Amino acid sequence: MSATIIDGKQLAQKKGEMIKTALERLKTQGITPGLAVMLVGEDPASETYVRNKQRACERMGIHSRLIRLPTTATEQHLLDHVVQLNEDPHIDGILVQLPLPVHISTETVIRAISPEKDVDCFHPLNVGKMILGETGFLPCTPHGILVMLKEIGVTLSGKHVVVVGRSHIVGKPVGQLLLNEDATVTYCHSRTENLSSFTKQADILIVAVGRANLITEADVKEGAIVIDVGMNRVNNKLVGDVEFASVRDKAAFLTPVPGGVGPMTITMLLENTVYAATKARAVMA
Ligand SMILES: Nc1nc2c(c(=O)[nH]1)N[C@@H](CN(C=O)c1ccc(C(=O)N[C@@H](CCC(=O)O)C(=O)O)cc1)CN2
Ligand SMILES: [Mg+2]
Repeated sequence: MSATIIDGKQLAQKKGEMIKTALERLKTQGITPGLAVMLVGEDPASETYVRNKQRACERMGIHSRLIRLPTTATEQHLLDHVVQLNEDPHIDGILVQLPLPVHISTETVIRAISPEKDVDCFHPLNVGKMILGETGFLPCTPHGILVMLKEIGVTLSGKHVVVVGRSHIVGKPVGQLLLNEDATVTYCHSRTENLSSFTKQADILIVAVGRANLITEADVKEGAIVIDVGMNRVNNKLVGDVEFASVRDKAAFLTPVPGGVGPMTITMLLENTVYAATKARAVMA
């Protein structure tokens, strides 16, 4: 079998068109959504992601504001900015690019963001609502994965999803989102013994660990759907957590790196920003 490659770039563009329509509706009410991005330090990968978020906003006509702070910035300095942004009527969404320098508490900063402006869906209130299946923000990368799975037409109810990785950004929330879709979810992580015995059971395998080529064809069931969230630089080349060449011969569907889940993350962020602006400012028909 040769897997169908799920083109995240193309799907992100298609979703982008729908977001544009929502933005045009807001424009007729004189509303331009605003997104504030905070970047602390000079991590090159974070610089790229933040630049891409800003460019995506520009393309869409979303107002974006970048707040750059040096690595030496204090937690209080960051919190002062968050408080200002919480009160700024032109800003609908606030995100703090992660990771933060080690001397700053990520938890403290995220809790300071107004839940109504938390477009990353990292605030405990929004995480709780997401787990309960209540209407509200959905976390960007997990939501992007869900959109990809729906796009290929897979029935999620009753499927065995194995998530490898338990990060707050991807692993934990993606499992919860899929549980809400009635999938049977197994979480694996760095302490899991005999990882392969779990991954081989997966109808849908989601790998978000950050270890190049962790998953090879021997770890995958014939005909599985494999979603690779990994992003690793090996010899100056970006590769995922899944050994693409071997797994593509075994899986039914496979996401590439780059060009898979990554582009969906930014599109779902734009969707959350439009959602925040609509909720805060739009007059509903
Ligand atoms: N506040 C947040 N911090 C981080 C998040 C997040 O969702 N919110 N996720 C990641 C980084 N990230 C977005 O911030 C992100 C990572 C990768 C991509 C992407 O499009 N990747 C491309 C490749 C880009 C490259 O060449 O390096 C792809 O996969 O095709 C988008 C967003 C951690 N921090
Ligand atoms: Mg920290």
